[in-house]
Amino acid sequence: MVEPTVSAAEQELFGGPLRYNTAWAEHERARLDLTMLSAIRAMPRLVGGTLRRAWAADRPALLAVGVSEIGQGIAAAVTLLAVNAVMHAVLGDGTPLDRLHSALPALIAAAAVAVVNAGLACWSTSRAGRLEPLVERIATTEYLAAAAVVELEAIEDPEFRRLIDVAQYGAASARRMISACVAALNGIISLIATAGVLTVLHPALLPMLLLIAAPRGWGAMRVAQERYVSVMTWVEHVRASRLIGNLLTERSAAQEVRIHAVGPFLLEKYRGMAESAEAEQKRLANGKALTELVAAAASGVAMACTYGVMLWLITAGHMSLAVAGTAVIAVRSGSASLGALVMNVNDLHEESLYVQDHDRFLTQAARRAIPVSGEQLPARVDRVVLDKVTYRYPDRDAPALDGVSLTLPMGSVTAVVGENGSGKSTLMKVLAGLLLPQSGTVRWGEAEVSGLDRTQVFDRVSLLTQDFERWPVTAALNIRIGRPDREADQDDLRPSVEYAGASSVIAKLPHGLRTLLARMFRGASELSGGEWQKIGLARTHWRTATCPADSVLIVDEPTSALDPEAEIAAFDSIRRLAGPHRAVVLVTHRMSGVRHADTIYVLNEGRLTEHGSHDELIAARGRYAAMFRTQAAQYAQHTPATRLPHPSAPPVPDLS
Ligand SMILES: Nc1ncnc2c1ncn2[C@@H]1O[C@H](COP(=O)(O)OP(=O)(O)OP(=O)(O)O)[C@@H](O)[C@H]1O
Repeated sequence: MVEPTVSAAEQELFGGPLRYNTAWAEHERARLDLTMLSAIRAMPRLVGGTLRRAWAADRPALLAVGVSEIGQGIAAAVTLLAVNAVMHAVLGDGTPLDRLHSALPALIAAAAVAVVNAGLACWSTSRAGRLEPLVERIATTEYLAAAAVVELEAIEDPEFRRLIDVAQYGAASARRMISACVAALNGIISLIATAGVLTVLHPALLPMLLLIAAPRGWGAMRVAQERYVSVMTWVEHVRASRLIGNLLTERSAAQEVRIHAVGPFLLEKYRGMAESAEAEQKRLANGKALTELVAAAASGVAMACTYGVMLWLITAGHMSLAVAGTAVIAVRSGSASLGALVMNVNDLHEESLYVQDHDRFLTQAARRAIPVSGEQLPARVDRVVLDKVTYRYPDRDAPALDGVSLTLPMGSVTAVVGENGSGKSTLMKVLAGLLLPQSGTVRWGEAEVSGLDRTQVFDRVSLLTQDFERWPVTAALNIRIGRPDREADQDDLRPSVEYAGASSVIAKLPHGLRTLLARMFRGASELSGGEWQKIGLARTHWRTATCPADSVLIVDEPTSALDPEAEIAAFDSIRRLAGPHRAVVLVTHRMSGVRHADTIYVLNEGRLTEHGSHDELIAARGRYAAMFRTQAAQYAQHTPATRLPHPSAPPVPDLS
């Protein structure tokens, strides 16, 4: 396989080819070539998987399809036998009228069989059509359910992400496998019928029939494999092109697309990437045409040999003219149905490659899933303790957290401050149980998180991050989704709305809490960043208010979109959430918000370098004191009485 050229657009936007390299593709193709036979051997398992899904989805429909396809196969055999009888009658002795007379019963039988066949085909089509969406739904649900419960670490692992990407094709393939299975079953039964009739007519005809079909089988298989390797190699490229396309239409990018003229720029890159994808399509089409030409030529030679053998059999007196007539029809219909069968099996094979990815994803996702069992977490734990916790991201050399120890007593407010990239968010993920440390322990009371039922840990954690999800649902559900399994009406949510200071936000909405907050839908409303933050705070309140056991509230940069007054109010509100059975952890750059915390920890390059109260840390004159002084000075500078310092002018290019 020739390495496709990297378009200038791809190079410029992504720094290189967004394709799995040919080494991967070669390996994959070698594996595919080697396993052409093993693919066929694996087929029963994959077909079995699809049938299992179909069986689970609609048993009567599956049985109906099976019965009607077997019926159609039998009809094909009866038709051929009727043709044979007609041939014998027509080529036999007697006047033309006598011969037509004796052919009449067989002709009537053939017509009746054709009517039954049409009825069976209709029945099969309707039942298969009913099964297909059900199977796709089951496969999609399996895929989504598995993806939703894997460890966060797996979601951030690029290899696993790729598997998530490729496995998404599996559900549609599982759907298509139903019709491919039906067609293959139909083909097999018709072929058995034709082969039986042919063997009765003359034993030499069956191997000839196989010779005619073999090259087409080879060709179809090869084309399918080329296509599969191409899809797998280009999967990231396709995703990137889609991403660029989406950027041009998305609301979030709309302003820069227009003002910075990013639109024409990206459009040109989109065109460049599309052109390189088209070149790949052209290469595939050429390869397909060549393979099909070779297969058709070989099949034609086999067909010529078959007719040659039949001619010889007739001239040598080994075959009557009537039999030869039936044989010609049988060979033609047999080779057509064998050709169709080869295509169907090939479709099955191609779809099964994608279903295999889907199954591989399910297996790996199950291996990387958050364990569902474990020790029970007691309702009262008194404190949560991190002890010498170290965490390193798989693609990084340096640990993001290095020997971090801290204690969060219930009823306390703890702040974690540190510069960008110091490890604050990672620490919160470890604390929430989303990441498990490579060394050290996280304990809820005496129980270690790694041995606990993690769903119970998650149940005790409330999370409010700066990029919290803005769910495209109603305002009420945006709050209730903090604990979605808990039913709540508007009155139940009212305290959370009031607590977050969101009453005025809700009052402005056309349908109050029932207003849909998703601009992409007609009649929906949108909120400003600060208003959304209040909704997020209300959600957090709802979650904490509905947890009677000891819990931890993690607040990560909660006030970035708030104006100074709202920021002070928000910090106050968050502090009020601390209670005897709740520990609050606050991560923020805004030093004004942390000074009232019981304990402040300073994180630097993954290590805790200082801790104490605000006054203790100021007195210690360390990193915290320096950060605090810098921010205090910035606040002072930004008072209206002070003028902003004039930045030095940037160099201006000479346009002359
Ligand atoms: N998913 C990830 N994969 C690899 N490295 C990561 C990942 N997330 C964070 N890092 C790295 O880990 C280190 C700590 O990141 P983290 O996000 O915890 O810092 P932070 O203190 O929250 O930063 P900020 O204040 O900018 O949000 C950084 O060097 C960052 O580049």
